[in-house]
Amino acid sequence: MASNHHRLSGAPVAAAVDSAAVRITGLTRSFGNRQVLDDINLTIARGEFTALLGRSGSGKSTLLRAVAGLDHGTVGSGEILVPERVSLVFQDSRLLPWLKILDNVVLGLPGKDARGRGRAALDEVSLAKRESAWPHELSGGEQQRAALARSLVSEPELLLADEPFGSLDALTRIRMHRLLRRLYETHRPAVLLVTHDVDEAVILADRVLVLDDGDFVQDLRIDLPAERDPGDPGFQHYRTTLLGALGVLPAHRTKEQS
Ligand SMILES: Nc1ncnc2c1ncn2[C@@H]1O[C@H](COP(=O)(O)OP(=O)(O)OP(=O)(O)O)[C@@H](O)[C@H]1O
Repeated sequence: MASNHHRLSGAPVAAAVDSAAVRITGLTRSFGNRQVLDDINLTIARGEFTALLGRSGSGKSTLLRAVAGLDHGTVGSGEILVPERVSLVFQDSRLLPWLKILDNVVLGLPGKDARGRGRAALDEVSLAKRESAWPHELSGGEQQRAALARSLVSEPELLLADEPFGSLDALTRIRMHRLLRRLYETHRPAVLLVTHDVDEAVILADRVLVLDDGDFVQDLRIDLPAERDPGDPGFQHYRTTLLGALGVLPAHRTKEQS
C-alpha cells in the first residue's frame, strides 16, 4: 500500500529494479498551470552513463530532483523506481563549512573503516594531502573533487549530478571531465548528469537525452571510444545532431524562420 501511495505522488521508491538503475513511468510535474514534465518514460540501465541536455527552463533539474526525491510539494504523478544507494552532486560542493574535508567525505558513512574508505576516496581525487583542510581553504575545483569523493565513497548504484562543473573555469572543467570518467570506470554507478554543455555530454556520456517541451526529443547512443576528442569527425557528428535537437544550429533557425 505504501508503494501505491508513492506511485500516486510520483516520489521515488527504492527497489531492486533488476537490470535497470532507474525506471520512470508516466511522470508529470507542474508548477502552477505550467506543465514542465509531460508523461516522461525512461529506463536507465545499471552502470549506464546518461547525460540530460535541454535549453534553460526545459525541466532538467525538475526531472533530476524528482528522481532524487527532492521535489516534495510539487504537483505531479507517475512512478519512479531507483536503487537503494543514490548519491548527488550539485553545481556547488555543498561541503559543510564546519567540518574538515575528510569529515565531510565520511559524514554518515557507517562502519569502522569509514575513515579509511574516506581517505581512499580522497586519494582517488588527488586530495589525500588535504584531508585536514577546511572547505574554504580549497579552490572551487578542489571542493568539487571533494564533493565527488563524498558522493562515491558510499559506492552508489546511481549518481545524480546537476551541472557539477557549471561554476568551474574551462581548464578545470576539462580536468574534471577526465576525473569523472575515470571515477565512473572504476566504480560503475549508473549516472544521470544534467548539463547544458553539448560537448560535456558527448565527452562523458554513453547516452544523451534532450528534453524539450515536457518530453524527450532525442535519445542518442554515443558510440565513441572511452578517450574522446572533440576534434574527431565522429564527435562532431554527435555534436551537430544534438545542437539540431536543441534548435541552436543556424541552419535549423533559418528553417524555422522561413
Ligand atoms: N519551485 C518552482 N516553482 C515554480 N516554478 C518552478 C520551480 N522550479 C522550477 N520551476 C519552473 O519550471 C521550469 C523548469 O525549471 P528547471 O529548473 O527544471 O529547468 P532547467 O532545464 O534545469 O533549467 P536551467 O538549465 O536554466 O537550470 C522553469 O520554467 C522554472 O521556472
